[in-house]
Amino acid sequence: MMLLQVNHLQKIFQTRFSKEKTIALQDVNFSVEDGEYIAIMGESGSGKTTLLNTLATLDKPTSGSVILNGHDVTKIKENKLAEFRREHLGFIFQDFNLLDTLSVRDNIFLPLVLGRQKVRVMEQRLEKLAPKLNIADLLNKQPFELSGGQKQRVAIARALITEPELVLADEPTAALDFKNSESLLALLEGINETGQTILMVTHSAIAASHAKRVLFIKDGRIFHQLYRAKREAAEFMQEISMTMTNLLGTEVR
Ligand SMILES: Nc1ncnc2c1ncn2[C@@H]1O[C@H](COP(=O)(O)OP(=O)(O)OP(=O)(O)O)[C@@H](O)[C@H]1O
Repeated sequence: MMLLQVNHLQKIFQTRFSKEKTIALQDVNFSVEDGEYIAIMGESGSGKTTLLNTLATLDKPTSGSVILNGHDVTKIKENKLAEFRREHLGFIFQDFNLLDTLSVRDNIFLPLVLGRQKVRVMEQRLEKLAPKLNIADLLNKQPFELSGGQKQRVAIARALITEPELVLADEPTAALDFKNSESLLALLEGINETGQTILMVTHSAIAASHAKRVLFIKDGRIFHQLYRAKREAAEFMQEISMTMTNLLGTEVR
């Protein structure tokens, strides 16, 4: 089933007082099947964040459409956007975005509380998620008591607890060391294997190599894609790095 279709997406930034325009997205086209794990790669300034923000309905495109499950999310009214995001999308950010005044449990429950979900339902879902994410012992702690890796696993629980159609991740390993990055990437891969569709933006070839398909963006256009097929992440990473070097003319981290 087709979950997401991005058609002729264009985003032009223009400041109010200057005539200068920046074309952040020129003409972006791609689609995502239900159950895919997509990484979007590109160098700094290529339009990755702008694309992610548009898919997340945090920003409106200049033109084009983003069809999620048959509905154009770019047409959703301002006062319905928060509810739409809560019900259909999960977010994982590079800096975790946990609220320090709430316990880990309440951070995870937050999107469900806002959606007025029953306590029983919330607890049942958390009971299933917590052991998978290895956070069962952390639920009564405050975020500032956790390590970076633990914080990101809590953030993943918060993203998954609403059972979203699509999880959007923005450089989820950027603030983690190598070991924690590797285990987080393995975890995301496992979550995808259970059927969760994930779209991740990154400029790390290592992170991208854990996805099933990598889209390369340059100057606001998708210009190339690679499929992982049955390969190990390490082998796929070689091809991603080579693609970045050859086609973008940049060295990657
Ligand atoms: N709010 C804004 N106003 C004006 N220009 C912007 C705005 N946001 C982004 N841009 C410009 O749009 C282009 C794409 O930026 P974007 O942040 O999407 O790139 P990126 O690929 O995410 O880069 P990075 O990897 O450095 O985060 C850049 O030229 C940027 O300067």
